[in-house]
Amino acid sequence: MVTFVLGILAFATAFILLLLWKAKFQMKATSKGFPLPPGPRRRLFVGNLLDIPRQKAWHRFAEWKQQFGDMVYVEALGNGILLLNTVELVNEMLQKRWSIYSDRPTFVMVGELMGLDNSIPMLQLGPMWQRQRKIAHSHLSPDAVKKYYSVQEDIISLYLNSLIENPENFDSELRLTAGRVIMSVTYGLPVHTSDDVYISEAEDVMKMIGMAIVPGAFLVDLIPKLKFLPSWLPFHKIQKIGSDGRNRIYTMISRPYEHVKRELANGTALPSFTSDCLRDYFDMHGSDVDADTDHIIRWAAGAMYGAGGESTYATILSFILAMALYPEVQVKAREEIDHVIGFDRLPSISDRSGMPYINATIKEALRWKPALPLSIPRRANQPDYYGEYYLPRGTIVMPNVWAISHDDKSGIPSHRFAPERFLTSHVKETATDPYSYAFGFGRRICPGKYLGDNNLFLLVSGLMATVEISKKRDATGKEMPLDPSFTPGLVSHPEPFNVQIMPRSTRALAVVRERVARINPGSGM
Ligand code: HEM
Repeated sequence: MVTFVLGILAFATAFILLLLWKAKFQMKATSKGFPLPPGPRRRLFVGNLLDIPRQKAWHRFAEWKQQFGDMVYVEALGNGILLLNTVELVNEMLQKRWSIYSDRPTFVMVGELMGLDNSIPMLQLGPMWQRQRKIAHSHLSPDAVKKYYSVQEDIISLYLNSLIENPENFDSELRLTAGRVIMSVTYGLPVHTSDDVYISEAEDVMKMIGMAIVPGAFLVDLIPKLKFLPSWLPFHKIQKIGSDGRNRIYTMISRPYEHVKRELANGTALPSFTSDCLRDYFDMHGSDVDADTDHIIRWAAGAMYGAGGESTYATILSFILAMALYPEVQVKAREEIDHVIGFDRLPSISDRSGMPYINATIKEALRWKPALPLSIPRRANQPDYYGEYYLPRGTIVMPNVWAISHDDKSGIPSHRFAPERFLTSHVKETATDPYSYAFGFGRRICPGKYLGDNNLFLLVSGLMATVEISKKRDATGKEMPLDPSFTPGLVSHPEPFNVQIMPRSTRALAVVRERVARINPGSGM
C-alpha cells in the first residue's frame, strides 16, 4: 500500500514538472516574435481547462469565434487546442497542409491498451492507415456503392414498416436500421437476421468505447506513464480494463469477419465489402490472404460499424425531431415526392436527381444539428506557422463544424430548420454547403460518405413518402412541448423524445407492406 501511495505521489510530482516544462517550452517557442493565435486568457498550470465545458464544448467554442475570430487557441493542462472556425481556414490547414494535420490525437486507454489504434479513424498517418484507407476508398466509391442500393432500400423499407407496426419504437428501430445497413454492406449478412448477436455485440462494445473515450474517464490518458505501473499493484486496474476491452473489441470485429471467410470457403458468401476485399486478394495472388493483409481487411471492415452507424442514426434522429417542430417542411417535401414518385412505390436512389427540395432537406439535416459538431479532431505532427501565428507540434486541431454550420448568410436565422436556405429560388446567397464540412476534410474525409449519403436520402424521402410526424398531444388535445437536449459526445444526437408518427394514408401503408413482402428472405449483399 505504502509503495502504491509513494508511486502515485511520484507520478503526481512528475506530472506537475511536466506541465511546468511544457509551459516553459511554449513560452520560449512563442517568444521569437510569433505569438500563439488569440484565445481566452490562460491560467498558470491549468491553462483554459476551467473555461472549456466538459460537455457540449462547441457552444462555448462558437462564442469564442465571435470574440476572437476565425482561429482560436486554447490550452488545457499544457495541451494546445486550435479551433478552426471557417471552411476556408479548415481547408487551408487540413487539406493544403495535410501532411502536418492528418494525424489523430492519441488515447492511451482506448487506443493503445484496448487496441483501437489499429482502426482507420484512430490510426496515425502511415502505411497501415494508407492500406486500410485504400481499400475503404475503392470499395465505397460512388460506383462501388451502387451494388448496395437494393439492400439499403430493403432495410429502409423494413424500418418504415416498423414505424407502422410500432411507431413508439422509432428511435431504437432507427439505431437497428443504421447498424443493419452497415452489417449487410460490410459482411453480407442477410437483412432479416443481422440484428442478432453481431449487432447487439457491436452496440455493447460501442457503449464501452464511448464511455472510455470521454476525456478524464481514465487517469492514464492524462498521465500516460501510469500504463507502466505493474498490474499486481492493489487498486490498479488499468491493464486489466485495457486487456478486457481489447478482447471485446477484437471479438466484435472478428466474429463477422471469420463468418465471411467460412462462407467464402463454402462458396456461399454474398458479395460484401469484406468478401470483395478477400476475393480481390485471391484473384491477384492466387492464394488466401497473408497475415498482414488479413489484419488490414479485418480492421478496415471492423471500423465501419462504429464510424458509420452512429453518424447516420444521429442525423436522422435530429431530422425526425425537426419534422415534428417544422411541419411546413413536411408539406413541401411530400408535394415534391407525390409529384416525382406518385403514390404506387417508395422512392429509390435513382429518383434523387429530380428532387431539389428533398436534397435541400438532407443538407439541412446535416447542418441543423451536426452529428459531429467538432468533426473528428486532428493533431499537428510538427510545428507550423500561419500568418503571424505559431502553432506548436502536438496541437489538437478541431474543425469547429458547429460554428461553421451556424451562419446566417442566407438571411434565414441559423436556429431554424429551413431547407430553403440552400435553394437559389428562395435566397440571394445560399448557406455554406454542408457537404463541404459534415463528412470531414482532406485526406481523412469520410470514406463512407457516398454510402452514408444514400442512406440519408432513402430515410428522408421514405419517411416523407409514408408517414406524418407531429408533436404528441395531451388528453385535452393540446400539443405537448418538445425540446430535448442533445448528447455531449463526439457524435451528438437528441436525448430520448416522443413524437407521434402515423401512416400518411392507407395507400402509403399498402405501398410499404408490398415493398417489404418483396424482400428476399436470404437477401443481403
Ligand atoms: C451521415 C453519415 C456520416 C457522417 C455525417 C460521417 C462523418 C464523418 C466525419 C466528420 C469523419 C471525420 C473525417 C475527418 O477527420 O476529416 C468521418 C470519418 C470516417 N467515416 Fe464517416 N460519416 C458518415 C457515415 C459513414 C459511413 C456509412 C461509413 C462506413 C461505411 C463511415 C466511415 C468512416 C471512416 C472509416 C472514417 C475514418 C476516416 C479516417 O480517419 O481516415 N462513415 N465520418
